[in-house]
Amino acid sequence: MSMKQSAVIAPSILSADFARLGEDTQAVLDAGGDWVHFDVMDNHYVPNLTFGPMICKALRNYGITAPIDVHLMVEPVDELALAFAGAGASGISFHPEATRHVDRTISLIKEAGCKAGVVLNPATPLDSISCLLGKIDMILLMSVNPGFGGQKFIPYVMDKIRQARAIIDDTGRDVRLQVDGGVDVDNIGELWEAGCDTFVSGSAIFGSGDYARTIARMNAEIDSLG
Ligand SMILES: O=C(CO)[C@H](O)[C@H](O)COP(=O)(O)O
Ligand SMILES: [Fe+2]
Repeated sequence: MSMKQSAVIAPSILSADFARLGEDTQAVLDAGGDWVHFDVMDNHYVPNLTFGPMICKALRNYGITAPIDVHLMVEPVDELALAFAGAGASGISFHPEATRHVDRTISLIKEAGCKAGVVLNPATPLDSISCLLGKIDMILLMSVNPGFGGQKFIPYVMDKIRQARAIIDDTGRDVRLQVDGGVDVDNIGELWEAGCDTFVSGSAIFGSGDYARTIARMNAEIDSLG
């Protein structure tokens, strides 16, 4: 039986207006976004630089109460993961190759009170995380190479999503399956059918001009498939 959970739309604030970050984050949540996807880039693990725990804390102080799901594209991981747990993160996902002891990193995140996820780049095989399926809360499959918003969805990831869904269902556990990169109104239905339940989308929402209409269209695509 499929363990797929209810659909979550997680707007990536990588594409928000950084000069008005609190206001723009609240706007996308008011427009129907479920979680805040918070892309942390360190100009080391990926060739780009974004924001750190202080900005996460600032969003909490501003009054953002929705789950903040932190996508760490940093190396090493542990110290920053703990800093984000202290800064109000709800979930923390990291790239396993960026930490020396993956199991320990997951334990640290969970002991700090956050959901823990692992992120696989497009070409990283699923069997690299087979030992972790009993322990993690989320698998995030990258459908672009990490580092930048606004890239095109890499088509071969669709098959990997189907395989990940089958593997998750075999465990009988509630493990969220997230997809990140190039998600838009036109492909979200196919992604839902392939087995994703959590949809990160940055440029398609923030670049659309009408956040509420775009998120409503995404949800309508999913609802039409049941
Ligand atoms: O992790 C990311 C990039 O590394 C972003 O979350 C992702 O690219 C979302 O942006 P878009 O929807 O514009 O592709
Ligand atoms: Fe991301």
